[in-house]
Amino acid sequence: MNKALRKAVIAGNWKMNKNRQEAATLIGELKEKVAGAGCDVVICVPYTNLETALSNTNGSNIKVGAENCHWAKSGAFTGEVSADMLAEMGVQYVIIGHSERRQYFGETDVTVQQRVRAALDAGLTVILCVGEMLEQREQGVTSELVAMQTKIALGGVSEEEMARIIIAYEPVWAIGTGRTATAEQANEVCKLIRDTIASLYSQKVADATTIQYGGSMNAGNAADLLAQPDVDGGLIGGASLKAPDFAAIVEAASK
Ligand SMILES: O=C(CO)COP(=O)(O)O
Repeated sequence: MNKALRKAVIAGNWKMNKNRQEAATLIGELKEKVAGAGCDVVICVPYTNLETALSNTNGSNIKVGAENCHWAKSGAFTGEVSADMLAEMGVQYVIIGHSERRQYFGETDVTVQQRVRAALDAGLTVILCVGEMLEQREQGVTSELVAMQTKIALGGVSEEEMARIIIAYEPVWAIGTGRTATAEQANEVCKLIRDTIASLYSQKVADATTIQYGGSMNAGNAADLLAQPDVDGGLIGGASLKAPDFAAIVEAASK
């Protein structure tokens, strides 16, 4: 309905992939292919590739993000990286609350909320991930769960700050499995997230918020998913590691 109010955002999540040479090669290929994109293009890369990504995308329309950040500004947190450190480098985006962080690294809704706060304070744009596990979908609790994840993560986020929040609906059962949610399933939950934002803020804020789908999105299914009224973009894992595949999704979002 109000899709025209929002800019589509296609973001790649490289996860723990690509050494520096591979990163430079991929970005080189991608830059040419997405130069005329009619949507925002972001690549979220491992910390070790941030410098390469920032220098190699300089002057292009590709923006750079990290895959996580800590909630503290600095301190005794071995192995962690703060939002301020990312912002100082020139990083503009950060993924927070990815299901792999929740599943394998003990991330909770509370720590997700704290990381969102730190990222916003540092001036970053957040790609906040929410989504249900297969058992939760089978138990019929998807709506309650996703609404709760969204509400807790946005606790303390002001209406003005919502302009720097992107939400990615990523059903855990669709991530890296080749099993994509149907366009209708994706839209249903993206709409639920939008309604949750409307209840927390206003319909105007909800209509202006970009909500992505993520989970086995590829060149073949992107157009169908992105045509849905409440799906404003994609968070892409596997298909973001190959320039032609990622570029094809960017093209689908540009129409
Ligand atoms: O987790 C994802 C993006 O954050 C999705 O990964 P895949 O596209 O590989 O399923």
